Amino acid sequence: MAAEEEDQLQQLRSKATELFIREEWNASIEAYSHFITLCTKKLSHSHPNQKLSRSLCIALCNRAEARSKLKDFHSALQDCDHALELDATHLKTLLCKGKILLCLNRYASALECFRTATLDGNAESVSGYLERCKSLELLSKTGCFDLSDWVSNGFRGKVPELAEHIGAVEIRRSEISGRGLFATKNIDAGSLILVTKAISMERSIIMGGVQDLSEDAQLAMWKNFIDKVFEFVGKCPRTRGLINRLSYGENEDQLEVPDVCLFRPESVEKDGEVEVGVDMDKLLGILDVNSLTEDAVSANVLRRGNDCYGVGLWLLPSFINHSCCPNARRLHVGDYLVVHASKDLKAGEEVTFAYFDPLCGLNKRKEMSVNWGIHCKCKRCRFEGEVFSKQEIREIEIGLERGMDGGGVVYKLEEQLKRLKVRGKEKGYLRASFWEAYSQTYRTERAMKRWGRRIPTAEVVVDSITDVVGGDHRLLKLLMEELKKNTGGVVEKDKVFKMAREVFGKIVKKQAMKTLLQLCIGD
Ligand SMILES: C[S@@+](CC[C@H](N)C(=O)[O-])C[C@H]1O[C@@H](n2cnc3c(N)ncnc32)[C@H](O)[C@@H]1O
Repeated sequence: MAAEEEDQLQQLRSKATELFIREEWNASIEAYSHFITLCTKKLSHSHPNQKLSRSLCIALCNRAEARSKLKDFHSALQDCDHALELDATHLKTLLCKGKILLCLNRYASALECFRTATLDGNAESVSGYLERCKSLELLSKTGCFDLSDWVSNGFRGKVPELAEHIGAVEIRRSEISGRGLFATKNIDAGSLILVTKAISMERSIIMGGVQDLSEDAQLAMWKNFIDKVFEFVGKCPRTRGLINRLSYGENEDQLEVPDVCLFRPESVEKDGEVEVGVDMDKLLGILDVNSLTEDAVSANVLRRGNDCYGVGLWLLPSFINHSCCPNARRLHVGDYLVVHASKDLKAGEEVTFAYFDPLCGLNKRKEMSVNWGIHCKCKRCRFEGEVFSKQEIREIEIGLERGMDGGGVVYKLEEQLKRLKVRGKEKGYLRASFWEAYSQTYRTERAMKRWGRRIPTAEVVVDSITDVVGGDHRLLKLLMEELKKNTGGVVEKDKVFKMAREVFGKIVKKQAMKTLLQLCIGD
């Protein structure tokens, strides 16, 4: 190599390394790219040159690291693979690749990478990663998450590391709308259905509730979120391909039904698959239809103090349709969304959660469903559509709106239920719709003195509402209050724990569940 060329390469390499050390990622990527191009050209025109080949390997490895800092994992992995073609045992590249694969929740591939890294006698420096991969892979397969320690410590410390997990579900055509997620086996209440990390999230700190977040702040948050998703999608063809399969709110019934396996982090699109682009308009439609917020009543944020409000996009949960009688709930743990059954599900049954509060009346639910652009035709909505057209029920609803005392509303409603011979689940639908009145009554001593003997007990009402909407934290709270009042008499502790499983899922052991109940439900 001419001395002049060597000088140029040397200078480029030093510049790139300096920028890399200063953590100026974009500039270092640019400098390394220049170096890599020159180096590659040189190597293709000269005899094998070990020194140059080694420099190229290091440059590719450093560019991979810089790219991964900018979350450009796809290109970073390509750099790692290129570097490993030059030196299959290059430790720094193996570690870099392994860490990227871990970030992408590709535990088995990461494990393979770290194992290769141990072959050159680096077992000690890699052992921590090996253990982490093994335990995450096991968690991902079994779904046996246990957040007991974190919960028992009052959510102090880092949010525990979760892993991607897809339970016994598949995507199928749904009678509700378009595609939906369906159980392939019986799933017990409380069992996990999905655990998955947001492809992007944006959070704001709020002092009170979400209502304290100004419209401007919400808009800014939404804009940042869209920018983040757009940037990420631009960098990652796999995510682009998966996002492209989500509904954008039109022609849902004609959209393809993807195989659930595509959403496993280890799955890579088949070779030769046409590269898809996502245009801004379609992406906005997709985000509008599928993004979830952390504040929904149907969701619980497992963290002490709800001082954070976030919006995010989770891919596979985007196939879950809404129902006013949901059978699943979602919890937010860090950037992970944990979906569990809130009722027992039969194989073949569609998994649904509530996009908005199911413990309110038909008209309120209709109002809220407009924001989601849906016109819900579930059994409950159809039944209530008929019942709410009856004069007697409308009068009770109007009474409640005008501030009639809760006990009076409950008494009148129960009388009408008897008169109209409403039974079973249908009774539960209406009680869920008038939940506010029931809850007010059971909680007020005066109301209970006046109406207590003439209305069903809180336990009976909680049972009948749970039967239709599944476990809910407000029902659980009322049940706990009844348990306290009756000092274990009527409401049994086991019943409270059963409902707690439906509300929070089986992610904590019994002792930690007590703490969780105190922190999230208790006063
Ligand atoms: C998050 S996606 C759910 C999956 C969607 N069905 C699909 O095929 O991709 C939300 C969209 O599903 C439809 N949807 C969900 N629940 C519904 C319901 N109860 N009634 C009518 N449409 C519903 C609406 O079009 C809504 O915009």
